[in-house]
Amino acid sequence: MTAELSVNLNAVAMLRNRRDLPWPSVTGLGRIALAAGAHGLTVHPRPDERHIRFSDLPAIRALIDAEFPTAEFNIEGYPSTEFLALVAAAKPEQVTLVPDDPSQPTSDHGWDFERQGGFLRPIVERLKEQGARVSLFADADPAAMRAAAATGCDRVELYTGPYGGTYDDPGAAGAEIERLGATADAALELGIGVNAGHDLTVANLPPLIVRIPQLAEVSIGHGLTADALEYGMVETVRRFRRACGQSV
Ligand SMILES: CC(=O)[C@@H](O)[C@H](O)COP(=O)(O)O
Ligand SMILES: NCC(=O)COP(=O)(O)O
Repeated sequence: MTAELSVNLNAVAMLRNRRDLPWPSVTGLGRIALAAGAHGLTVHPRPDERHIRFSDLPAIRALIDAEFPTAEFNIEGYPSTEFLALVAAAKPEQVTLVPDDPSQPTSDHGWDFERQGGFLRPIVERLKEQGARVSLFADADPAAMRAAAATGCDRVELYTGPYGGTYDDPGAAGAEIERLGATADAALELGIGVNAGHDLTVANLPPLIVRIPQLAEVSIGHGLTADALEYGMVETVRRFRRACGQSV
């Protein structure tokens, strides 16, 4: 009962973009994450490059190829012409298609497979021909999994935002887990693998994995970056105090 962890670097990129300086380094933090045992790195480039820049993609590809050849690169996003060209160049091991509108602050829903399946099917086929595993962002809806399977996807990524939003309401969390679990059951029954992501944390992951023991991968950015700041703050303040000439 273990899921692979893919570290999403969008939040690191957003911090970097506050200045015209190269830190925090997206590839540098990616290297630390992979050296610590993460299975892969996830990025979600958006058309305005407000966090991940298009130029980050070849740099992450080169990092994985040179130093972590068994790691996986997962690129998420809406399959626009521009996105598909980025993916063709970066050759990720996994592509996760997300129905994002460029004006959305973050991803907040999965595909409508009944309505958008015809649009997705040839794109899924093309990406698979390029050698990528294809995952589709999906709401917790067991009845939608048959239409998801008809697209030819390898996996779905369950959108866990509503579950993450129940962090202060254990009763509501139970209902969300059950919906996610039933959707995973339906997907697995149809031969589709199951990933999950959005607002996952150290606290809410374990019960999810108990309900979905076959969960293949979770991609985590916001909560993981928040923890990295919190748990790295003590040593960092010490380093800066030393730089101030204090003996620590
Ligand atoms: C699909 C998904 O849930 C993530 O890719 C999420 O959109 C991360 O991107 P941001 O952290 O930039 O919102
Ligand atoms: N696919 C979800 C993802 O990559 C990270 O989402 P979040 O942890 O930043 O909410």
